[in-house]
Amino acid sequence: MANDYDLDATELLETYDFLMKYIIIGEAGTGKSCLLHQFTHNSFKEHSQHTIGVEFSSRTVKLGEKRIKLQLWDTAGQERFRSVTRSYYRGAAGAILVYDITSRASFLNLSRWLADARALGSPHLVCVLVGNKADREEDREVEWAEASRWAAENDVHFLEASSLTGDNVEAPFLLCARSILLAIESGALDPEKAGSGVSYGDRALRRVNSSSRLSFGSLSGSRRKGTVKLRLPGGNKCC
Ligand SMILES: Nc1nc2c(ncn2[C@@H]2O[C@H](COP(=O)(O)OP(=O)(O)OP(=O)(O)O)[C@@H](O)[C@H]2O)c(=O)[nH]1
Repeated sequence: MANDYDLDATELLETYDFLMKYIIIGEAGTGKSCLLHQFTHNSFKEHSQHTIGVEFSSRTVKLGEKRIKLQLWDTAGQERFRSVTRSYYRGAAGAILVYDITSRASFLNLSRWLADARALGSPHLVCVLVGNKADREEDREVEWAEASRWAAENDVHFLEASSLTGDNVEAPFLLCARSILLAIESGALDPEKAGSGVSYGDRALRRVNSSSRLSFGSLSGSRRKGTVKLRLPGGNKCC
């Protein structure tokens, strides 16, 4: 499942500032594989089958001046794979927690998924809740406001997306990366610490070697008073 739609010369050389490990979790059938496929291939995955265990893919994104390689672990939602998939949670820096807005059951089980991710992932795990299948408004069983409340109570970011139309698909991945970068910048997360889920790429290391100090610079050109803003694709509902 290698990403090949936006490779450029620098990517072929694998130059990036940070490598971040993400897990994609949630109930079976919520659209995790389709979300990931839309993110890595820019197209809807037709006839998606249940994931067996885990599948790996990656994509390099740009946040301001930083190039970040995302290691993406798509996990099976089916209960019978739970012990296998949980072993991949270890040291994850980011978790994309997916439910289906047309399935109340997939929403009611979120606490369990989040608890597992927090227990096994990095101590600074950043979690983004995604209400997928937002294109199926007529079949909606979970209101945006209710999910937004749950996200606030559980200290996770939240947005709705559609893997089918591509709406808001990039946003959760970028939002997660931005939060992790902020944690690094503030000193709360040390990429050199084992289990952080983040490591320096060769691009960052080269900069360290040449200046003996890592500078994060501006992430988006709108950085004021210690806060960094990320411009996400238009129309994002997120908190
Ligand atoms: N309408 C609509 N259907 C979707 C969307 N995303 C996924 N689907 C459909 O939902 C079904 C399940 O999608 P998958 O991506 O395989 O689900 P999954 O969460 O990876 O499932 P497991 O691998 O079993 O955990 C498929 O029939 C998809 O076509 C979406 O955004 N909108």
